[in-house]
Amino acid sequence: MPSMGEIWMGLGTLMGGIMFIYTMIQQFVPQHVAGYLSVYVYRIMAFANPYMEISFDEFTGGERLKLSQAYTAVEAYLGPKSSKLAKRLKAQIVKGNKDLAFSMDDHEEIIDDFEGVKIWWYLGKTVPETKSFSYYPSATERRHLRLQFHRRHRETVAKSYLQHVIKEGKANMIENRHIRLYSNNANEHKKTQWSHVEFEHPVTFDHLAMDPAKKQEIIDDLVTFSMGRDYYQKIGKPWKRGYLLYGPPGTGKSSMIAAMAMLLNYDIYDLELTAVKDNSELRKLLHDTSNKSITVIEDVDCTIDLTGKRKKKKKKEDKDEKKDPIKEKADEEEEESKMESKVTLSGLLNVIDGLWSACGKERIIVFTTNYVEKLDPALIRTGRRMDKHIEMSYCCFEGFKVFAKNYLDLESHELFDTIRHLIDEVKISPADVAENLMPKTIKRDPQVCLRNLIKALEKIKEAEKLKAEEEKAKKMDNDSIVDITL
Ligand SMILES: Nc1ncnc2c1ncn2[C@@H]1O[C@H](COP(=O)(O)OP(=O)(O)OP(=O)(O)O)[C@@H](O)[C@H]1O
Ligand SMILES: [Mg+2]
Repeated sequence: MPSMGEIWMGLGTLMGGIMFIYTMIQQFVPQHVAGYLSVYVYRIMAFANPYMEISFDEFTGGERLKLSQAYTAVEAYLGPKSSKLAKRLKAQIVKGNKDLAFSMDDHEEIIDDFEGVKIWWYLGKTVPETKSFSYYPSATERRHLRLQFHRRHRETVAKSYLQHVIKEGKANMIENRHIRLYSNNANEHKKTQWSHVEFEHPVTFDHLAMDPAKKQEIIDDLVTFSMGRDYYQKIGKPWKRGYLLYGPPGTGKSSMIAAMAMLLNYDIYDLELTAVKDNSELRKLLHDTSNKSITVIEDVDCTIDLTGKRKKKKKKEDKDEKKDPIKEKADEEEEESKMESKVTLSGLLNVIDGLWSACGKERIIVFTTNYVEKLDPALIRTGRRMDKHIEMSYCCFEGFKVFAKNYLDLESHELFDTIRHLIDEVKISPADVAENLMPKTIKRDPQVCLRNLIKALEKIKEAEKLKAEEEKAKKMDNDSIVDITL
């Protein structure tokens, strides 16, 4: 079977010959005859080259380049074929696999066969000219995959073959999928865009220390959502779900998001709102997220001026009062730095509603906050934007048992009872339990770790007791003042 390159060479020679003869004839015939002849010459050339081609570019878009989904699917389809058929291969170590992964090298060609139709695939590369010299490969290299086929197979290729390629490619992608963590950063045009790293967080729901019934409820909710394609279609609702995770620091909100991504095999888009210039940039960013993803806005109460209007109003009211000019300037600067990102609450709500109702499937959005009471009710209204509110709380005994099993391989121990009594009495975050249970020596003596935790719990208990006494005393003082004034 000749390669497409060889076919092109043959066709090139043939067409070169036709053009040569045509140019020679042109010199001896009148101009109108030459014009008449040219029509036939081009018809013969089209007949002599019966091959058609379709290209898939690696990136689409202008300034804001996006990896083309079609290209990625085709690449995934060709992957296994390339390792069998290509003569020049690129080898890579893929995380999570012990074997090397092979793919077609640049400017290499392979031939595919579909229902008896021969299709030639070629991987091309273009490097835009730059004035500066660099030893490193250019970051602006653009690849394209081109398929060529005989025009009599146009229908088969356009209708059946390409569908088959995309379907198989997507299936291969799911099989070899690695979770990606995207974050939004400013590019050279000062516009924020997504960049990603491979997500290798080891946490799963098994590692999460929390009430087992609550944990199971969340897992069931997520799994039901991910399998709900037909259901969402039937009820005519966009296939999306919003979660609000709230609770004190160190109670596992971020860990829970990682566990969600690991459970569902979804990418994470960690949206830093303060880096987003305005609402229109926010809209673009959210439109650029992919299906099967979790978009996360951490500490939503701190990253967006939810009470902007009220603050401005207050400022006006304060104007009449005399203020220290230095302090006033400092306050203004602080206010301005906060306003650098012009993303507003209504902008955020519009984007969420707009994006989710208009496009995209299988998308989750998660907000986290330490202060749920600070959030505007419009943002967290259940049934609309935030379907499920999850409280992440202080560590309970069941949570401690998860740590004891994971950190110390312990399912029971004589000190468990002491810990049960203490942990039910005091407020300790799972992060602090984890820190205290962590072995501090290579010997990893469980007894020592449990005792460390008991010490920490007793210390907290003592501090809480002191605080309660102080508050009681303060209250008694206040009451006695009231009595005197009465
Ligand atoms: N419920 C939990 N189960 C298991 N580990 C936890 C849990 N909560 C906290 N941890 C441990 O504490 C560390 C910090 O937790 P994490 O960042 O998830 O807390 P957070 O609630 O997001 O805190 P913050 O409000 O400060 O963002 C984690 O790396 C993990 O080791
Ligand atoms: Mg967090």
